[in-house]
Amino acid sequence: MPKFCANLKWLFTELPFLDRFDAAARAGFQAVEYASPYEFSAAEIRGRLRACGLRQVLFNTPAGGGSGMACVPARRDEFRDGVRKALDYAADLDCGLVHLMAGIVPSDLSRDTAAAAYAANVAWAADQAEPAGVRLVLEPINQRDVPGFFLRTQEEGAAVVEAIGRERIGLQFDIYHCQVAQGDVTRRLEALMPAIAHMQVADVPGRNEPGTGEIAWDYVFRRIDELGYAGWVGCEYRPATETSAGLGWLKRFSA
Ligand SMILES: O=C(O)C(=O)[C@H](O)CO
Ligand SMILES: [Mg+2]
Repeated sequence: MPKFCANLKWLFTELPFLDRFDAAARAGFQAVEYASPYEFSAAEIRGRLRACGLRQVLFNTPAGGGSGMACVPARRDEFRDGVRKALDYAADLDCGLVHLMAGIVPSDLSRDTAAAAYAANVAWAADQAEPAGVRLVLEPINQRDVPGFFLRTQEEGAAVVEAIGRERIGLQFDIYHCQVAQGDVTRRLEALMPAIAHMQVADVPGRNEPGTGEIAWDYVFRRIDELGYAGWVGCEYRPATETSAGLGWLKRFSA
């Protein structure tokens, strides 16, 4: 079964952020991910990781007050500063994956212009990340949750990965977003597996624990194993009640 890591933006929110590390370790997780470390110093977070014996798997580039800005030409300098900041944190936290957030296409910008800015920004960021030993990941997000988000489908994300090179950049395949936006999850996993560097899960439609909605997780997790996926799967869901009370599914599916 896949290796699951706790997303501390979504799980253990009953506690202040820094206390969620200990809660995750106590619940049996060996690794964590979350969107933003930037409200705390890297040293503070590193201390929590070490004290709890946890590994940092992934975090995002600064969201810039929204969902990122990689597709927005007017925010190029801010984007670049954000990438530099993220790479500094990644070095301090010994984190090998950073999610480069694409952003929302401004209403007065054509999609072609946004696409050109995105391609240039991702290529620049990959050049920065490579010597730092960090692999960037790109995540398509469904339009119902984030209307106007630039990267809409798994195939759009995979095409950028192939253009830049799989060794430098990978696809962040969030099964929740795939099911909402496109469906046909396992066929897409089969087709895109070589490009996938990270996965995330939540059930549909409620974005709660696996097993609370329409996805057949026994089948999906079995196929992920059969396809030889060796990366982490982030638990990026909203607990239906309280985090610990909802972790039963994990015992069923964990290696
Ligand atoms: O929205 C999502 O699914 C994500 O994974 C983004 O990175 C937000 O944290
Ligand atoms: Mg996600």
